[in-house]
Amino acid sequence: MAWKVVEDKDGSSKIIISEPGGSTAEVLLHGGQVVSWKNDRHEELLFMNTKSMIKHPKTLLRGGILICFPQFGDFGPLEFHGFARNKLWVLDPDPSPLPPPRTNSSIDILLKSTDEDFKIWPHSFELRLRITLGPGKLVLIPRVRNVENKVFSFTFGIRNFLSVSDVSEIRVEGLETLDFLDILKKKERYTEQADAITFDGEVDRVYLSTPSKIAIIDHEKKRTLVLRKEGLPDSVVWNPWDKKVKVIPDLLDKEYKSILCVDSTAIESPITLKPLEEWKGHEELSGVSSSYCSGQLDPRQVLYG
Ligand SMILES: O=P(O)(O)OC[C@H]1O[C@@H](O)[C@H](O)[C@@H](O)[C@@H]1O
Repeated sequence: MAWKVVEDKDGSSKIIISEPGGSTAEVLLHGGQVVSWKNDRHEELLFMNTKSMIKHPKTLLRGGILICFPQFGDFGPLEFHGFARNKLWVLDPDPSPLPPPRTNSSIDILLKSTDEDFKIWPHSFELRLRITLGPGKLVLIPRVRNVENKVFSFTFGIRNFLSVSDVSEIRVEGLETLDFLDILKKKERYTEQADAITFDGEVDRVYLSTPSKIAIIDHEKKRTLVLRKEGLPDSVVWNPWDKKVKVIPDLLDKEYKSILCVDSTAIESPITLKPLEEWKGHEELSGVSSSYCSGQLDPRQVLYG
């Protein structure tokens, strides 16, 4: 198997996944959080805050990939982004069959509701996450099963902290002409007018009914990240910029430049599950090394080709 469990000095468990092409990923059972994804050239593709690594090894790792369940953001009465990101997950001893088949570089992790969770959100669930590392790509398949005898609904998000050279140089393509809720303006609804999303200030938006493919083009890194998704119709785009970053604990003032969150979410229409029903989402991130600067890569080819 191309993964191993490593015990950190503080007692937390980390799973290191590798694949024959040379890329690696690291997953913490605390929070079910992907904390690193490196390509075959050992370049980190996810942002992770340096402060938490150096100063407070046990506190919030702001970065990587987070699972927001049973609520995304403040779209509901629960704690911000839900409680799953603060819970201890386990390796799933008996993952139910799921196409595509597991590879040697797949892990399945599981979070089951506890009595403590029940006091906060009175529903019984099983939240599964398959993480598969492939050559140049990382695939996440979340599943939620209703294991009680009444219907429940939830919102969901895969928050991707992407590592970018400088957010003000990034173009996000695939969201143009779509409607979005602007979190910074009391969630008012607007229509995107720009032909690509670029950044010159704080952005916090929920783009609605987005396409299955979004490209994040980083000229300086000569890299395009392509996000493909299914079952997660909305896309959140977030960057705190220079003022908001100052009030976020664990982030250095300058770190906002290296962060771009483009998340796969289900927010506008919550997911509803009948007893014993299961919902499944799918996200694939792939890094395309590009010579876009010299015009050899047409971003439209990445998106539509
Ligand atoms: O700091 P957190 O809880 O990880 O969230 C980060 C940000 O996530 C965004 O989605 C929110 O709209 C912001 O308000 C928030 O600051």
